[in-house]
Amino acid sequence: MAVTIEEAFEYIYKNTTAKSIKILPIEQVLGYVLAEDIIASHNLPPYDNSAMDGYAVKVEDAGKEVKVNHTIFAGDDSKEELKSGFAIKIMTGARVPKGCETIVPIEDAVISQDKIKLPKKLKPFRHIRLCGEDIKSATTLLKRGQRLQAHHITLLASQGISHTKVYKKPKVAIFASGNELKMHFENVTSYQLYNTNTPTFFSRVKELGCEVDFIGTSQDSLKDIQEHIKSALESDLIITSGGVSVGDADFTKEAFGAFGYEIFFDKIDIKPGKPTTFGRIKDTLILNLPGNPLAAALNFELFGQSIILALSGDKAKYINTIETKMADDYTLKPGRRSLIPGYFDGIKFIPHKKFAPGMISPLAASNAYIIIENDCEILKKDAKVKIIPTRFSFNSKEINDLINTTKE
Ligand SMILES: Nc1nc2c(c(=O)[nH]1)N[C@H]1C(S)=C(S)[C@@H](COP(=O)(O)OP(=O)(O)OC[C@H]3O[C@@H](n4cnc5c(N)ncnc54)[C@H](O)[C@@H]3O)O[C@H]1N2
Ligand code: MOO
Repeated sequence: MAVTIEEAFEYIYKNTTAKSIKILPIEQVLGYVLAEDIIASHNLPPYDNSAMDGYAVKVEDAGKEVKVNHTIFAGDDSKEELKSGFAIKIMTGARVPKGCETIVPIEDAVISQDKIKLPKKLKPFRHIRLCGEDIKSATTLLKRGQRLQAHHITLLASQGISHTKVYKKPKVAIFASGNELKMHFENVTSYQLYNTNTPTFFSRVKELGCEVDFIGTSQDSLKDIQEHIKSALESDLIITSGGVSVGDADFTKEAFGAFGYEIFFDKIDIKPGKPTTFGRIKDTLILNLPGNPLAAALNFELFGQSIILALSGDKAKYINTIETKMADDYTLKPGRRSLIPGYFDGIKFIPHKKFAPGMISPLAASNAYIIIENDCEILKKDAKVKIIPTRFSFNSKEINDLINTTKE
């Protein structure tokens, strides 16, 4: 019995957990998922400082001419104290002197030799960046399960954190099966074609932050598929393509069976991708995708990516959608829930004109896809539609409804 998309996700989330942790220097943590909370130990700014090149003055001196008796630069440990009737020249980022009430930017003061004339109105705390106004010591800066991107590394560096705990990257092994397949570095004859699925998954899995073993191409025989499985079993996840249908040369599931394959589901109510199979052998998860390249790639986006997100320890492990509008009417035959690739131009979603499960060209021309409910016959021009991007991951901490219907 085929499972629904929702049931398939339930099996994935129930059986997939984050891997063990390691400690890395922050120059190497980009793309890893944090395995500890980060608490601020430093205020930022660490001291009250000037936001302008200007003059530190007293508010009561507004409209007066005052004497400039000192200059403070950023990085100075000045002990100077400001008194009324005086101004201290100060540079952006310099610690404000004791007694300073406000800063007057250079361009607002009338300068004459060692004196300046101050504006008629002065407000306290103008152009002063207060200690801790950006980050207060003891606040939680980042939580465990946060995938680290450049601006998170900014936070780590601001606290003088040199090393941090992260989850190990998921280890993913990939191979395809098919007697007709050759690798791109081999010669093909007239009855053969290049294996495009393995390089596709290799690249996509890398983009998703995994370590990948490129195991290659297996012949359609139990023996050869089992050889490939043996080479892949130390991984966290094995992704295969091909050999999952009902043909006389479809041995994939049988080959895995010899290693004690516990199958969670072996069919999904989805088009394309019905034969998609998920299970595990001991601690290694297995995703068998169909051979048809577009079917395999779209099902990888939905299910492969979800397994990888859950394996990686990312708190935002649920695929999320972006709401946009249909560029034109789109009609389809009711039946199974369908995956439709297309292009989101920033304003509208344009379904790819011609695509079929065995094609590859719609993939590179698309940057998103939609899932349409089985009874949906038309999505009208300008109808709201939830797209799932493929060029970047858009995830959330809560599970989302990914399916589009005609009903508003
Ligand atoms: N009688 C039935 N036949 C088929 C059914 C069915 O329900 N009943 N399902 C069809 C569907 S849907 C799919 S999808 C395919 C899945 O079949 P397999 O997973 O066994 O895939 P293969 O037969 O090995 O290959 C299908 C197709 O894709 C090409 N292919 C395979 N691997 C690659 C690769 N790595 N790179 C490029 N192209 C690849 C292969 O040459 C075939 O043309 O079964 C249908 N049949
Ligand atoms: O379901 Mo198949 O996966 O149409 O190509």
